[in-house]
Amino acid sequence: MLAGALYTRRVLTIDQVKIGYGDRVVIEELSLDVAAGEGVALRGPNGIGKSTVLRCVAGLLEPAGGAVRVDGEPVDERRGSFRRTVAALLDPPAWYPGLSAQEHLSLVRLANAPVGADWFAEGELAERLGVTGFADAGPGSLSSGQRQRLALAMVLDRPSRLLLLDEPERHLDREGRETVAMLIGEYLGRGGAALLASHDPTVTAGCEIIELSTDWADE
Ligand SMILES: Nc1ncnc2c1ncn2[C@@H]1O[C@H](COP(=O)(O)OP(=O)(O)OP(=O)(O)O)[C@@H](O)[C@H]1O
Repeated sequence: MLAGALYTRRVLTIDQVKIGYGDRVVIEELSLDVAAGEGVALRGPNGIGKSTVLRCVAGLLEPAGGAVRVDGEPVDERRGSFRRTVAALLDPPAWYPGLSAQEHLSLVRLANAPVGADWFAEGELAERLGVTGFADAGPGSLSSGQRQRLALAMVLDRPSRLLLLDEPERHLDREGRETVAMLIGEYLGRGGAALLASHDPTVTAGCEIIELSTDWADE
């Protein structure tokens, strides 16, 4: 069955990856796979390297060893197919001065047109994440939680198959975290794969948890 085949396909492979900054090694050796329909959450103490792994998968940081592959191809931000596959919310996005929250969302929609009928409908994410309540305001005049809601709506509005989220629960209230968990579940239900760094049990409820610790490299 097509759906069955879809759900067993590996989207992300991290193979014995070593990552660091200059001479300082942060991740000694990490291997994991994320299949279509699967969510994986990295957990571990502050500074252990969760964001570092996400940056490497997003192509923002070159591994010092091992390999990261998306759809079997090495990570390469310059490749159009890679950019169309991966949607990442790692650091706060760069906001366009003078554009409202709604205009940010419209830009994302426009840049990815035509968006297929199998994706979130236009305006759906704004509604569900509560962006409609501050649609006409510029990001500069929003609260941290409102900005996070807008950033999440923007990253999910872009059709993709690998979602990278660094602490998506940041600044969100309980209802916001529950909405994010539901949206991630729907993303996975559409055959997407997700890699998260998160400490929040609500957000990671549907994910396999991988605990990073200082002694994992010795296992
Ligand atoms: N740009 C950088 N240059 C040098 N070292 C860095 C840089 N970014 C992070 N580090 C170091 O790499 C290590 C891992 O950082 P990282 O941000 O990946 O941790 P984390 O697990 O995501 O932490 P947190 O839970 O606090 O977000 C830390 O010791 C940090 O000091």
